[in-house]
Amino acid sequence: MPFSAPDTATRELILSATDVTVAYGQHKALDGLNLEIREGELVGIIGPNGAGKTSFIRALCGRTRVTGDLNVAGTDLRRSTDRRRHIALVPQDIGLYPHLTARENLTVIGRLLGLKDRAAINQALETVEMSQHAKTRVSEMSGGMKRRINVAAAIMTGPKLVIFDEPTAGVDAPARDTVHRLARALADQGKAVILITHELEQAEALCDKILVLCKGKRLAFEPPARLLERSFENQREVMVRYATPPEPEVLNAMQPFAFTPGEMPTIWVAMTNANEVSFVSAFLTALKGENDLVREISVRRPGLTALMHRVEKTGQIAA
Ligand SMILES: Nc1ncnc2c1ncn2[C@@H]1O[C@H](COP(=O)(O)OP(=O)(O)OP(=O)(O)O)[C@@H](O)[C@H]1O
Repeated sequence: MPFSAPDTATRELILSATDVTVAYGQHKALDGLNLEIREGELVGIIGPNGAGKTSFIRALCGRTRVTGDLNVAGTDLRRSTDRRRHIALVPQDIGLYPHLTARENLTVIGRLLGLKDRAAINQALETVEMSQHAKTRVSEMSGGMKRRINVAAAIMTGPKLVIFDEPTAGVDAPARDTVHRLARALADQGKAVILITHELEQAEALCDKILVLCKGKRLAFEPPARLLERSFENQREVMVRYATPPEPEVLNAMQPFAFTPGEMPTIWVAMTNANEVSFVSAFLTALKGENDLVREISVRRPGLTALMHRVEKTGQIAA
């Protein structure tokens, strides 16, 4: 049944984190995090390596010592003996028995979790749209189907908060899209959902809010459009692709335009506040006879990928 709450303020508060700190010795992996997530919200957590993303998930799952307050649906997580009722973690890897069917897998996992109710299995299969494949062996399933059953196994206890921990690492594109669609669908059904991902373009399109972490600190927590507006205002990203990596004289000509290396040696990226047409025209003029080397120039509004580069370089979201 689709979830429909009239506005954000009336939605139930699911996760409340107040001054949450995770320390390994003297080193604070997570440093005084404050956060609220409500039912129906899909929150993407992004940040450079070592930002504290995993430490936060470990804190939520009770796998590390934590100071501060962590509440899920009004339950103090530090005192709860039954986190699984409140929180589901969808792991990176498939944790299923390949020779068993979908239903057999969920039955075994349900028993391990102390679930006696078959209805929970049916409900989970229905939620991930796999009811018609209940009798299919996992070994005969596509990557996307296995991911769906993996999610079903995680949500059988009926948690209010579902965490996807980098579920798309090393996964092919269709399976990745399946996982992302499921994360969105669970939020649309009223769950609070956390997605830790390096798929920044997808996070931008899917998530209601983005939490940006860097060196254990919260840099931002807001809807992606607002975050990008605040970070880049009217800036544009200019991407140039050359036929071959630029020679020193081309690099010299590029210098006044502050290009930085892109994801391949042939790709270079610059940010500009100027009118983009003037920028591109001035750049091509500066290249003079080397113009022929340019295969492509594109101009776009900076997205979360550009934001992540900035955070990696400067530790900040605004220039
Ligand atoms: N068990 C540990 N003992 C000591 N330091 C740790 C431990 N686990 C993590 N750290 C440190 O805490 C910081 C945060 O690490 P964490 O794994 O939470 O970051 P992350 O954002 O998940 O990074 P990544 O994207 O690389 O997985 C890093 O500086 C890391 O080196």
